[in-house]
Amino acid sequence: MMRTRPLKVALLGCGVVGSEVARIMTTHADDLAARIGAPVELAGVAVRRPDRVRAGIDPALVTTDATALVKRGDIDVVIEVIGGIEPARTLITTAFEHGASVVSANKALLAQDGAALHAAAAEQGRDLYYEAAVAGAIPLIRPLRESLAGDKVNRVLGIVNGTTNFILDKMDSTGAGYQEALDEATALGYAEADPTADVEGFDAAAKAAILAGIAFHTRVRLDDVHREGMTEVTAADFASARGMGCTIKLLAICERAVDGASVTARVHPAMIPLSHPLANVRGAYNAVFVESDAAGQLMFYGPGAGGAPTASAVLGDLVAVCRNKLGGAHGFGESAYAALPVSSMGEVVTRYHISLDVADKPGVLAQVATVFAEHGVSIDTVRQQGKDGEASLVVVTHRASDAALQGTVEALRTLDTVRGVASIMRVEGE
Ligand SMILES: NC(=O)c1ccc[n+]([C@@H]2O[C@H](COP(=O)([O-])OP(=O)(O)OC[C@H]3O[C@@H](n4cnc5c(N)ncnc54)[C@H](O)[C@@H]3O)[C@@H](O)[C@H]2O)c1
Ligand SMILES: N[C@@H](CCO)C(=O)O
Ligand code: NA
Repeated sequence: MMRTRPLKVALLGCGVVGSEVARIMTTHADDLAARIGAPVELAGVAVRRPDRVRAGIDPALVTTDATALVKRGDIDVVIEVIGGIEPARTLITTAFEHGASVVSANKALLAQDGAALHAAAAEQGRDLYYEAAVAGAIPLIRPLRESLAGDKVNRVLGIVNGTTNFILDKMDSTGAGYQEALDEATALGYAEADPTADVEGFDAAAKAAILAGIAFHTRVRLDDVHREGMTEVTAADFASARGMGCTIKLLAICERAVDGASVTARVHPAMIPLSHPLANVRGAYNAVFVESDAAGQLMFYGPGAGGAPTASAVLGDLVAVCRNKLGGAHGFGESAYAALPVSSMGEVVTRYHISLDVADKPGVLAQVATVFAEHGVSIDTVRQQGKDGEASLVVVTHRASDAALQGTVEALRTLDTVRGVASIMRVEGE
């Protein structure tokens, strides 16, 4: 039976995501009420610029005082779509203290302070949901936390940043320049307020920390995630990748060690074969593979950024939190019982594509091969192209540890015949 007294929702932030949340709450009001069992009412909207006209939002609801809004005491659910660490963190904990559960899309905050926020929610008996924080519209947090709760996840690998996938896709498919593609991604509402978070891999690293924590039931901090952005990927790298039947994607990879005793989490650009499903993930779409003991391989695919897709995930959480509230239930909190150590990047094992500028004279190839052998890195293929006494040497290795590869590259740099290391790129998905 439908409860007539509405559940009250406070919206913090009315930008790309917040404005879409408000729109869908209005246009889908009847369906939301039927699915929840009570109407949901937008009771206040905290903004920074109150003079801006916001279609569909009653100006009487708009306030610049987010703190007063979350302290009102009659708010059932706070939706935080401001972003950043402060004031978002304090607003969320204040909301818990004043009776509200929270839905957030804020991966930066959850990766940094997720444990403390979960503890604050548990202490006050509130819910903290954040499906929108990872891979936009794609249901990923809930499948990991709930659907796969009976299985053992060993690996999570995928594209979790829409902006960088959009840029890399444009660079590869149209030859667009980096800046031009970034400007377009920003205009489309995909990029973070400071797009450095996207292109330098911070956003994907935050998502990797969240995913690894949930997948492996262990606490993974942002600092535990090895991070390399995509700003140094060049047209020449794409040409090399094409030569190998590959393309380049910014990947997030979270893995349980073979002995199960530790985990790793990393974000970096990587070559993947064109035949791999991730190679065909275009624009701001995301795709994530989850590998587990019993289920095997699962693939989650869909829009990873943008106002409406992200709002879809926020609204799903809103319905879940409201249902919990009406049913007197609570969602799951943090699950970190496994307490596995997070190993450093040096222990990660993968393949590498290394491009060297070398002198084109007898014995160079043998010299280079010896350095690889001395570091225990086995070579799969070598391709040499010479011009005017100089040559470019492309070496693809078999699987080796990152520590061994870094040692190899350091030693190569000391050779007189090696003029420079043009690029090092990991090769994944084979
Ligand atoms: N845009 C996306 O595709 C996307 C996808 C997933 C998650 N997210 C996350 O959602 C959140 C919001 O992203 P967005 O793209 O909507 O950003 P945005 O910059 O478009 O919107 C944020 C809004 O919050 C307002 N704001 C800032 N401080 C405020 C304060 N103290 N009180 C009230 N309002 C304040 C800003 O004026 C702005 O309008 C971020 O955490 C982001 O990481 C965004
Ligand atoms: N800036 C983020 C938004 C979605 O989390 C991205 O491009 O993926
Ligand atoms: Na999601």
